[in-house]
Amino acid sequence: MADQSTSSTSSAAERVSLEVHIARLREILGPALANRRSETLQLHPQVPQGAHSQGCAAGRVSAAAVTAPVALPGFDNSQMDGFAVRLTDVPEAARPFSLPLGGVAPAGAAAGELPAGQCMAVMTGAPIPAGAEAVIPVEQTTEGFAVLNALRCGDEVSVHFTETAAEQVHAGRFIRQRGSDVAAGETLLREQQVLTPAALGLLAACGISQVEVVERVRTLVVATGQELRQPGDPLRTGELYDANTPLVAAVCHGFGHTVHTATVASDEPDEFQSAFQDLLARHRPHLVITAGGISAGAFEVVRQALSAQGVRFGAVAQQPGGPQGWGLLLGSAGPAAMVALPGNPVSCAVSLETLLRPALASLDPGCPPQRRIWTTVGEPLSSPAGTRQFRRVELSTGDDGTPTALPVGGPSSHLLGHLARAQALLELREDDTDVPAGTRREAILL
Ligand SMILES: Nc1nc2c(c(=O)[nH]1)N[C@H]1C(S)=C(S)[C@@H](COP(=O)(O)OP(=O)(O)OC[C@H]3O[C@@H](n4cnc5c(N)ncnc54)[C@H](O)[C@@H]3O)O[C@H]1N2
Ligand code: MOO
Repeated sequence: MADQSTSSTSSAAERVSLEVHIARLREILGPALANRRSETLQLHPQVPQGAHSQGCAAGRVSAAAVTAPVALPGFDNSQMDGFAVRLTDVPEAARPFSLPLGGVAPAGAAAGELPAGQCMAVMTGAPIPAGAEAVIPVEQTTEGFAVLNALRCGDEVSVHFTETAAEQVHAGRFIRQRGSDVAAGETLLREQQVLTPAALGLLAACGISQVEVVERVRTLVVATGQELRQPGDPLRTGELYDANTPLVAAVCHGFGHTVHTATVASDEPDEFQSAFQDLLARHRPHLVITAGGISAGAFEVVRQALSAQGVRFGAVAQQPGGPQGWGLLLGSAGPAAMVALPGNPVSCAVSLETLLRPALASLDPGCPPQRRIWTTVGEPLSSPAGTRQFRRVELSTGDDGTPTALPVGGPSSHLLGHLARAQALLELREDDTDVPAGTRREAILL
């Protein structure tokens, strides 16, 4: 058990900036995230209606580069519904002209050769007949595709082109060339690239049905404190329902993680340690997030149990979310990053946004980064010197288009109702002691 008399977290001298703490988190997350395997997923698994697919590749991160097995487009094809022509059959001057209709280039099959001195109807996406050098859109003819009916009746028909057709035609006009999008052998996807909808579409267009992705980060969320109870349990004085487990789990789902949760409602370090080791063995997490039990009280179970395992505890110059713990747990399943968050629910939520998200997003392309906007502070605010304070705010659109940030309640870290109403966290800087209304400051969108 760690010596509690030496473990105060909040003296100004010990407090580090957010940036220093984010760097610490990166140091522990680096080896833990590198400890992930790769897995092969279908781009778009066919699942029975209503069933939830675990295996969808959307949003996942590639584990290996993928090169194009084919060119895109795979053949020269028409960009317009119109008529394929040879340039020698088109007058050089801008004047109307006619060409006998040699046929219709079929979709989904080779078009054959365009006879010299004729034109051939082509639809968008259909292969260009051999010998054709340009496509004239149907709008630049006088009868349009009505001529196709006559052709079907076996009549000999000509297509009458307007003078604009002659004026605008040139080699390659409205022909989408083979390989003009992607050349065969070109890199479609780099390693460590997010599978966006467009990336999935591109792989599918190249005939690829599955992709190798990095395993999701497996995160274990553990709420601590003997006062915690679960919904349905009756509450005795001093007890409360566990808000942190669902809150932290939801944020981690948003990070793209697979999440396991547990509540260890004990302030007895040995009991906590034993339950904690069982959870590690059962879930083999890459990341462990605990909530509570880390500040300066007499019963700080996480601090007491994990200090001996190399987890460090300190304070970040932010509010809420000052006390923080971090370390690398070295188990038989490989290194796991340990992040010990303060127990107050708002402190927990703020720490996830201001510290853990930036650290994760810098290492894992699958983790969405912080979203920041500029706002105008809507009313005068004060904040402690030397501390970066995050205030819960609602946003309304200001006259100049910049959102106005209006505080929802005060800065205290137990005000979860206010956090749930807020749309953003307004960032007050370390030297922002008195902030007049109208000041422009950044806010993190929730
Ligand atoms: N003497 C000092 N006291 C405190 C300091 C300090 O520096 N010196 N820091 C304060 C700050 S800031 C914070 S934040 C908290 C952090 O405390 P802990 O991480 O040890 O968290 P707990 O004491 O376990 O809990 C704090 C608070 O949150 C409630 N809680 C905890 N878990 C949950 C949960 N899962 N769901 C809902 N509510 C939860 C808990 O009941 C407490 O009310 O320490 C300050 N004190
Ligand atoms: O840092 Mo604590 O999170 O202010 O309440």
